[in-house]
Amino acid sequence: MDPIVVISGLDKVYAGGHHALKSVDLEIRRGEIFALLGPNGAGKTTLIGIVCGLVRPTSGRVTVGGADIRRDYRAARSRIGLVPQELSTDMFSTVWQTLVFSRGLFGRSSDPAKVEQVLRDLSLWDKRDAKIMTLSGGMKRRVLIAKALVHEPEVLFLDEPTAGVDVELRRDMWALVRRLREQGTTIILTTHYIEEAEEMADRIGVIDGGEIILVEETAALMRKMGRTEVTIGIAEPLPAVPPGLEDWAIGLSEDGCVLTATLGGGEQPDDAGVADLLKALAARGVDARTIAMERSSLEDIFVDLVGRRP
Ligand SMILES: Nc1ncnc2c1ncn2[C@@H]1O[C@H](COP(=O)(O)OP(=O)(O)OP(=O)(O)O)[C@@H](O)[C@H]1O
Repeated sequence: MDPIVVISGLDKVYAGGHHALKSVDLEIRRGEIFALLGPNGAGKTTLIGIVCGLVRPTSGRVTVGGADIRRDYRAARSRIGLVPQELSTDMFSTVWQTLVFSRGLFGRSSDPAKVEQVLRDLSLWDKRDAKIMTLSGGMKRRVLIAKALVHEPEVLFLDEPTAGVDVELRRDMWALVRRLREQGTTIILTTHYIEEAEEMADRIGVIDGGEIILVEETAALMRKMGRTEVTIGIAEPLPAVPPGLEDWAIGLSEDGCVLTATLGGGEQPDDAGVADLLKALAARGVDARTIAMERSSLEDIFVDLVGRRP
């Protein structure tokens, strides 16, 4: 699939000397949902800021839809919608005025029907004449998203979109993200809620200490790095783990009634591993009564990845 955002050799050293990004190379595919994960201070906001033309890189290059973000800023920026963490809009404007202004800012022709659609999509239609300052926090967040979408960007950046939002807004937001993706919008998000990334993202990138340490399809990442802990309750206590089961690294509880094994870390789905294990036990006359499986989450994988680094 052709990339819509191409980041190459990106470096950022802040005025105080902090090296926030180190030779970052990254391609975002057109139409995907890409989640950028990383611990605090990893460089996520810096990276998004550079791609959106808000932060000047020390060196390297970014193109959006082929347009260079520095040499051809207007063309590149008009393809991007950015939902920042905080609202910096004129508090005295109405919701409607804010959106109309935002659309014009990116050189789009006036289109009241489009503005109405965006407002309706975000359940803001009833609030169109309200001044921003009179809105609740959740409504202000909705305005931020509407503002980012009203010029019909090809790429939408969501920086911590669900931090501190209520359940309803979170649900609406993800429904909207799915709809946008279906319409062909590319979505790049950062989040501290790793389970959301696991559920939503087509691909995951992990950044740590200013370096991209991993980029992988979410499903492949879960398969390759995920583990399944299997706990098997057996009918008759065993004196020891039956021989010939070395491949599974099985543990036996002190009372001989519970076997435990860790599966995964390969290309084979864990379910197949569990079936093979049960067959191997049955062949050795071990009668399994109960089976419990616990899969590692993306969160476990993430903590493991970042924690292993010096
Ligand atoms: N304007 C600035 N001047 C100097 N240093 C900065 C500036 N902005 C960010 N930094 C530093 O650069 C590093 C990366 O910051 P950045 O905000 O990109 O991280 P982040 O991954 O977005 O973190 P968080 O998850 O906490 O938002 C941090 O160590 C931060 O202190």
